[in-house]
Amino acid sequence: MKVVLERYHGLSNDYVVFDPNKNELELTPGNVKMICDRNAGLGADGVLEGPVIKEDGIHVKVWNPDGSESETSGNGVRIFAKYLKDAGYIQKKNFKLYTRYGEATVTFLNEDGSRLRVSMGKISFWSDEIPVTGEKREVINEDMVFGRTLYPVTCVSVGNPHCVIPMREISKNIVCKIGDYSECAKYFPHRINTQIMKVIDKENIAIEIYERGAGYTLASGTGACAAAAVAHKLGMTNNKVIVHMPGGDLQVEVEDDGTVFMTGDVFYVAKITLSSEFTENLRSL
Ligand SMILES: N[C@H](CCC[C@H](N)C(=O)O)C(=O)O
Repeated sequence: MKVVLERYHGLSNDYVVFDPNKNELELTPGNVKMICDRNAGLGADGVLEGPVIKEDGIHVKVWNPDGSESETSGNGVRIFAKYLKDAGYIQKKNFKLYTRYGEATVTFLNEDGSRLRVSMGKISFWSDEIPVTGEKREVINEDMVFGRTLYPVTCVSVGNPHCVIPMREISKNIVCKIGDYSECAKYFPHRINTQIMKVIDKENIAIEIYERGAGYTLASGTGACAAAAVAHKLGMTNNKVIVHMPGGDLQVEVEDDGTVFMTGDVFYVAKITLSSEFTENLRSL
């Protein structure tokens, strides 16, 4: 059994594309973890499984490296859209792509599809839609304890759940220390993606990211959308900002109705054929 994967990254948030139309292997949480393992496998921040063509259109499944499934992924949607173009599934400039959360609208901004603008749908601050425990409310600037420290936390759904903590100074160490506690904290029935955010000015923010099911990553599309939405909601920025991340920048716009758009690049790295030994290993997981 031959397994071929396509490696891409979006601002160094790296994914492998598994096309079930070209591979017999059945993906499971166990073999996704092995594929994403940075020592014993290929290493990746996730696996994008698709295209699955349904009546309503093209679907993609987003796997985290811990074997869990995410409702959506911002860098993942941009990467997968470029794969669809590279593999000849899509020729149009605009099209809709479906994740478990719902519909993302994609527009290619250049010939090779490496620069894209994507509508990720509508964000929500409502606790029952994120979800966050407690009575139904918008989760804005609430005191939450992660570890033994109290933080002012705003939570938002971008289809997947996020918490955002504004800070004067941000770093990898700080977000990993918080993320170790916040990811599985009692407030979050579906766990949570964590972003700490420094507001630079009305049009620029910087974030550090600790992803649900992945840990520290160099960029996150939905994380950037979440942070931009929170900064605007708290009156700290305009509705259109550049989100600066260690892996690169995304432009994010939050419309009045809550629809969020992100614009940024993706990069095709390699086609990878797995060895027969590694493939046999995967089949048993
Ligand atoms: N780990 C995330 C999904 C990927 C998010 C990030 N890579 C992005 O680009 O949006 C979650 O479980 O919600």
